[in-house]
Amino acid sequence: MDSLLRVEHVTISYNGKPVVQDVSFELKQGEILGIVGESGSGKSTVIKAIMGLLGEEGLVTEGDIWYKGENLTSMSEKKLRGYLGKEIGMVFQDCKAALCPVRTIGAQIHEAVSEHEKISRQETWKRAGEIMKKIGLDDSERVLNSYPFELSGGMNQRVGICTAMIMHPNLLLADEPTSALDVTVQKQVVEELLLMRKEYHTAMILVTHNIGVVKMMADRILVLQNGVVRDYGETDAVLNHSEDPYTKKLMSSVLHLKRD
Ligand SMILES: Nc1ncnc2c1ncn2[C@@H]1O[C@H](COP(=O)(O)OP(=O)(O)OP(=O)(O)O)[C@@H](O)[C@H]1O
Repeated sequence: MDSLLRVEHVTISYNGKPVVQDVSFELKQGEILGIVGESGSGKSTVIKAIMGLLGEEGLVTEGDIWYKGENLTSMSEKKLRGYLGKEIGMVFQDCKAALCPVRTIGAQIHEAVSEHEKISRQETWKRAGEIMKKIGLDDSERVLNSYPFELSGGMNQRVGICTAMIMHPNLLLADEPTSALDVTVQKQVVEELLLMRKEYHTAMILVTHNIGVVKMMADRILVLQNGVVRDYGETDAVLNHSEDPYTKKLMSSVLHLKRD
């Protein structure tokens, strides 16, 4: 099977200073890659580069990012914007920040879906309601009629996850999607994401500090330290059999949190 996404020897700089160096990985349809590493190691930068959202200061200075055979690093902004949302979905660490404060959740979800398909408001609400129920937002009518400030942080986070899922993207880029959620809801979201992969063959890149989530979801893991790849391989190999001292320390630091 051809790869859906191929990141080849990518170096990314902010203001001319490299923060991610020579990163390579690939993702086939339906595969999940977990990117782990301590704070500031460049995890978010890698997924921002895929989305073309590095901002004024950021630039891919070396390498290529291929999505379905097209080079995202040289694609026009207009074309890339057409991909974002429908083909490439995103869930951010802080979904509330990505929501407009003065418009209802329902209006914003409907606008996002309408950009890519002809759909009635009723149909959007029905689809959103079904997803919301599955990720623990039981009163979807209230949520859809609310403004972001009327919901809790965790509820806004699930709204973001719902907005990304409703379009069944080919590729989902998720930056700490569950970190703001309590453990029970985390589990529901993880299960829903796995179901989405099963039903729609969605490929995913999951950036997280939560090794438990990576263990449950990822097929492969990429370990970053100060922008450099320390490890890249099958989940079990990286989690349990890595030779790399940094990877070993990162994986064992999680085990130390366990209660005796
Ligand atoms: N807009 C920016 N301008 C300048 N430097 C930046 C910018 N965004 C990120 N950086 C720097 O790039 C490096 C990598 O940051 P990044 O956010 O990718 O790390 P991360 O691994 O996702 O961290 P965390 O786990 O804390 O979210 C850091 O040194 C950070 O300070």
